[in-house]
Amino acid sequence: MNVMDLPRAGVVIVAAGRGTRMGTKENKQFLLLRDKPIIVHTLEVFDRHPLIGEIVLVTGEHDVDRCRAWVAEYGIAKQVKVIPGGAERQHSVYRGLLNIGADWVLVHDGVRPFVTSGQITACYETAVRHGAAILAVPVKDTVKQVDEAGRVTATPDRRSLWAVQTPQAFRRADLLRAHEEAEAGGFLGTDDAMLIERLGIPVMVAQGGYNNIKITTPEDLDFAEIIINKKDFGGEDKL
Ligand SMILES: Nc1ccn([C@@H]2O[C@H](COP(=O)(O)OP(=O)(O)OP(=O)(O)O)[C@@H](O)[C@H]2O)c(=O)n1
Ligand SMILES: C[C@](O)(CO)[C@H](O)COP(=O)(O)O
Repeated sequence: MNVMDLPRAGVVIVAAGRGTRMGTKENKQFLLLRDKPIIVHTLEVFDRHPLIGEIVLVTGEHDVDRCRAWVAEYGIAKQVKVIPGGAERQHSVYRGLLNIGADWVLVHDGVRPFVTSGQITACYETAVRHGAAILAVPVKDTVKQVDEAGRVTATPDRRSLWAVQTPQAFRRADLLRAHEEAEAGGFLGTDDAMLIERLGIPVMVAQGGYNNIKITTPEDLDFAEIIINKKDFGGEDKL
């Protein structure tokens, strides 16, 4: 399959979280990295990507205006629909989805600014081939299951463990149904693939990257400074 023949996809970028684990006064998605808000770095990667035709940015209701202003100020070329999100990530994604017209949709965390063009392509191409795809990387550490008393209860085989990232790519109709059924069943997932898995739809993994971090806690900002200074940052790799 020639990737340039793929249909143009929509992306929902979620940035309506409160960043409680980061603990900063300013929401983490708006902190500056090389003098630019993190969310703008993320938008730029999708703006440059030739297979992305629609961008919906979901943010806090009080942040909609400044996000719209940044889209103009930083010269994002594609049209970006900026809308308010919900109380949980899942609700924010759902609101975004309702604003996507394309048949295929990618969902991405606004606080993962280091995703590359190649990773976006790999995820999307895998989804079109197989129906649904996520980016992930094999875990490097040995992982233990631990009970509430702090006692180790199991050591899962590391070879089957992957740390999940975004983007995650789906048929828009599948993801809409997955969200509606999750809501009806009172199910809250930590990623969109979980909702798709509930429908029995197989989800394939495409290779993510260890630099595609989710900026979550203060030490992630130190990693982010290091990553941004690396030459290969910013989706400048090959499609
Ligand atoms: N109600 C929410 C919650 C989260 N997110 C977004 O989902 C992504 C991943 O969430 P996470 O890193 O957990 O962000 P927060 O919810 O902001 O962080 P915390 O859990 O520490 O409060 C972030 O881009 C965040 O802005 C969202 O759009 N709407
Ligand atoms: C989908 C996700 O990126 C998986 O790592 C996600 O946003 C998880 O959010 P969480 O709040 O860290 O569970």
